[in-house]
Amino acid sequence: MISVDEALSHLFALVAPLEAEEVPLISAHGRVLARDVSATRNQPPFAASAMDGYAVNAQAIAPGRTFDVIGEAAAGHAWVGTVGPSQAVRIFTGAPLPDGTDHVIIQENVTRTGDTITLDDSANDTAYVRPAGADFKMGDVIPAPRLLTPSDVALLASMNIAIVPVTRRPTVAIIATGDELVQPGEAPGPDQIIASNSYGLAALINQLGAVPRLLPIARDNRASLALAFDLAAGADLIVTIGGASVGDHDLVGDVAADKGMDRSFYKVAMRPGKPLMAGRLGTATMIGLPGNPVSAMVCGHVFLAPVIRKMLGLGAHPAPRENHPLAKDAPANGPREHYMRAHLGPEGVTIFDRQDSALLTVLADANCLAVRPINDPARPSRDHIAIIRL
Ligand SMILES: Nc1nc2c(c(=O)[nH]1)N[C@H]1C(S)=C(S)[C@@H](COP(=O)(O)OP(=O)(O)OC[C@H]3O[C@@H](n4cnc5c(N)ncnc54)[C@H](O)[C@@H]3O)O[C@H]1N2
Ligand code: MOO
Repeated sequence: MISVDEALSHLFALVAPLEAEEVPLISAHGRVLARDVSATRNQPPFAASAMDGYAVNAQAIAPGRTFDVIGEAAAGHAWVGTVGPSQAVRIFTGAPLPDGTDHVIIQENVTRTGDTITLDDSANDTAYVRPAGADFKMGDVIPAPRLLTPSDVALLASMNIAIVPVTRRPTVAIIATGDELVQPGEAPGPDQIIASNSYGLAALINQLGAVPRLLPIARDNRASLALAFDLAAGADLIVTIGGASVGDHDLVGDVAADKGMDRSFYKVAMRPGKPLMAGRLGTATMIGLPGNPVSAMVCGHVFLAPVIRKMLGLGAHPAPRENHPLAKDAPANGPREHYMRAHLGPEGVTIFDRQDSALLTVLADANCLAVRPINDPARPSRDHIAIIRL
């Protein structure tokens, strides 16, 4: 059996970043910027007032001074002309500063009588002027790759970048396998259960910025599995669930081989997730996940997520880990790296007692996976432990 790190390197070798495509700005959130983009203008494009008040020349300011108000500048309506030393222009937030002015006295600090203002003793020292290009200048770059946040979308808009180059979202075909499975909402027979992890994985895939394609459940026979692989044609990634172990009905590896899968590895020294397989199938990468619901989801976080991030152009990195103190003693670990459902709170990491890989309730209560290295000894509370956030 290979280690988790080795399995990840094999998986990274199977995938490459996808090509770029262009999307309208409104669809750019959550996408990965594929190329550097640069601002097509300065922002603000002119020195702008940051307050409502009166634009004057700073040299002329003194307590009790009076100024003639000779015009008005509002956002979108510049006052054109030159302001003299004893003159002022009524100005509003966002308006261009008229020539001859470099300071805005806020309206709270003046007394206005007709078209004359008189400065109070407290006339502000702060200029309340946003210099041209204070936010960004023409040619300033947003470097790729970058997972675009709502703030990035606002910045791109401000830079007047209406069409954004992003990495194409990978399509991920999901094949649940098993005679015992029915879809959520259907009526299961007495020996059947509901397909669950296909839906959990679809949600995870969506969250990662890829496009899940949920295929019909494949039954535990070669013809049905072969048909499912055919239906997956065109996907960038094919993810099967179940049928990966050593039982008589575990046919995924065989049928994938019949379909020409070039296997890269099978079985990883981890818990849960041991019977993981992966390889190249035509133009797609195939990842065969174990069927136990928690095993499939854990492999989703540990393997599928980093693979999808690499395809999106975000680099080849394992799921990020953090170190936190244990809130409770942890038992010794065995010969496989153990990803244990746990809860990280203000008091530290509490590893749950029940770790059977069929228990989705325990997974749903977890907000992290505590990672126990191979043969890690028992750990007392307050020892630090690595976690992966869920
Ligand atoms: N003799 C051995 N038996 C098993 C071994 C082993 O090493 N030797 N490994 C065990 C481990 S570890 C795992 S994990 C499972 C994985 O087996 P499969 O990948 O072949 O999964 P299945 O047998 O098809 O299913 C296991 C379990 O999960 C349920 N299941 C499957 N798909 C779904 C789904 N989409 N949604 C919800 N539940 C699903 C299925 O009904 C089974 O209960 O093998 C152990 N056995
Ligand atoms: O590896 Mo299985 O995935 O332990 O439940």
